Amino acid sequence: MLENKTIAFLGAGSMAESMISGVITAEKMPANQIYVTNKSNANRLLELQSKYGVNALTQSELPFEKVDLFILAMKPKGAEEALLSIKDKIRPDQVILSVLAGITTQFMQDHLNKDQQVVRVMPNTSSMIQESATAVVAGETVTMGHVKLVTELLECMGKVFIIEEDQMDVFTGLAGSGPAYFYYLMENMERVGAENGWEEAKVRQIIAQTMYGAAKMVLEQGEAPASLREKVTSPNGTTASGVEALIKYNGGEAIAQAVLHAANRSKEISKELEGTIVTP
Ligand SMILES: NC(=O)C1=CN([C@@H]2O[C@H](COP(=O)(O)OP(=O)(O)OC[C@H]3O[C@@H](n4cnc5c(N)ncnc54)[C@H](OP(=O)(O)O)[C@@H]3O)[C@@H](O)[C@H]2O)C=CC1
Ligand SMILES: O=C(O)[C@@H]1CCC=N1
Repeated sequence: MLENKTIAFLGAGSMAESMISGVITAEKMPANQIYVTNKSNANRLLELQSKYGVNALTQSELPFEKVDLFILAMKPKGAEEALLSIKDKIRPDQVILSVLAGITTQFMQDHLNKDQQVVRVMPNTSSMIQESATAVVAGETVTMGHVKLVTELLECMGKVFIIEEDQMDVFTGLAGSGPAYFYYLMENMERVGAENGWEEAKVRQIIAQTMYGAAKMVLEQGEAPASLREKVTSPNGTTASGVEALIKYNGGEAIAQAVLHAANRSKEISKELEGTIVTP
């Protein structure tokens, strides 16, 4: 389905680049069917054009009529301006896909024409290497065909999970922001390596391979993390001592709070943009 489609990114930052990279690597559609535009940074557009072969241009140059799917990839606070700027240039059958944290399908619908095809998604930056965990929420009037098209596109970037919109804030806390927690964990493990004389590049490889192996075990063995953890933990051994320290320093709660705070921030962004700020 994708091979004859044309997509346009409105926004050319980290997330747009990760998604472009995923689609190009998947070779499901030619680069010349991908348009990318941003607010003002012309150098960034040239960079994406030369790296991926996509068409980089200003929004006024965008061939709106031939685009099947517009991808909103600016900061959430820019959503309203962006939606209003395209509203009168698009047909209701063209799909507007948003990756913006906190921007609800209702918000999109309210700023577009009635029956506009809208989809809210939450990828992460691992889209770059086709390993995102991406959520999809279908807008109220979106057709199954359009959901299928969006799913096909997002599968170029990793695994896709169709969810209900009331699950999106927590999904964002888990998977949209999730890579950052794992990077933070790795940063701190690297720090210990460095303090103990390890060369940065080497210790980074060791930690990444360890994390990759652990994630792959969960995915491939169908076993719960708690049970896999038990298998690493010998009585009175090194792991038991390490895990005890995690418990002593409230590691589990810190991780849970990271997810909850991110989820809450997602909810808060929605409220702020509706004009009513809620306190967490
Ligand atoms: N980064 C991540 O891990 C993830 C991000 N997201 C969501 O993706 C969105 C983008 O994040 P990220 O890529 O990190 O942000 P960046 O700041 O890296 O990029 C934002 C981009 O939006 C462009 N922009 C701003 N206003 C407009 C506009 N009106 N029309 C078109 N383009 C515009 C900017 O252009 P210029 O530089 O010219 O101003 C820039 O290219 C956010 O809403 C975020 O919630 C979702 C999942 C993960
Ligand atoms: O930090 C953010 O708000 C975005 C959304 C999820 C990941 N990055």
